[in-house]
Amino acid sequence: MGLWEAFLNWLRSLFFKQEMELSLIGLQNAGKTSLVNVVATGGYSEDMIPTVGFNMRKVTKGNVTIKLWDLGGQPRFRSMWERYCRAVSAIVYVVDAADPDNLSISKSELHDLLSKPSLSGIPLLVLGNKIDKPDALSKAALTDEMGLKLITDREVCCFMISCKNSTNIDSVIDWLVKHSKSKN
Ligand SMILES: Nc1nc2c(ncn2[C@@H]2O[C@H](COP(=O)(O)OP(=O)(O)OP(=O)(O)O)[C@@H](O)[C@H]2O)c(=O)[nH]1
Ligand SMILES: [Mg+2]
Repeated sequence: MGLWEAFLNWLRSLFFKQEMELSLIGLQNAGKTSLVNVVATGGYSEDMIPTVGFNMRKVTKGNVTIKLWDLGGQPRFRSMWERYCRAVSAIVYVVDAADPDNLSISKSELHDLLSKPSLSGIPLLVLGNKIDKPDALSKAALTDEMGLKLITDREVCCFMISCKNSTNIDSVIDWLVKHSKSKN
């Protein structure tokens, strides 16, 4: 980036605040609340309480304010996922990449959600979490197991991350910021 372009970007950032709203979806224990914590403060804890219903959190990154809906992943909360995805700029779907027993249910919940007409076209970011664990899947295997190639009606992106070690969290934030919208 040239000096002049960098200067213009800086000037733009002073006047044009960006904002975005997104929903964090995925089965219980996938690491959604851990991701919110690591994005917001960099903090990580093994001792997490399962999310009951949902939590809303606002995080500011540069000139972008991100409103995050962190939803509970237990079966009794899944029927409300769609409602919290309707108005968002992106759906972030978190998968435990080191838990092969839950992959097929995670896949079917994802494809179920995306089949809702109210959510058509909303960009999807799939995050394979817990890659610090030795038995975690590769990105290619996760893409395959989750049937991500079958999703052709929207933008789909996938990153492998670890909330525990903060691996690839910067790529996640970059992707989110790129998908924010101008406020004015
Ligand atoms: N090894 C490892 N464990 C993780 C990672 N991210 C989260 N965990 C652990 O996974 C467990 C569940 O994390 P949560 O963030 O509560 O999961 P959740 O998706 O919010 O779960 P619900 O709120 O029930 O839907 C916790 O014990 C976390 O410490 C990671 O990157 N690596
Ligand atoms: Mg949670």
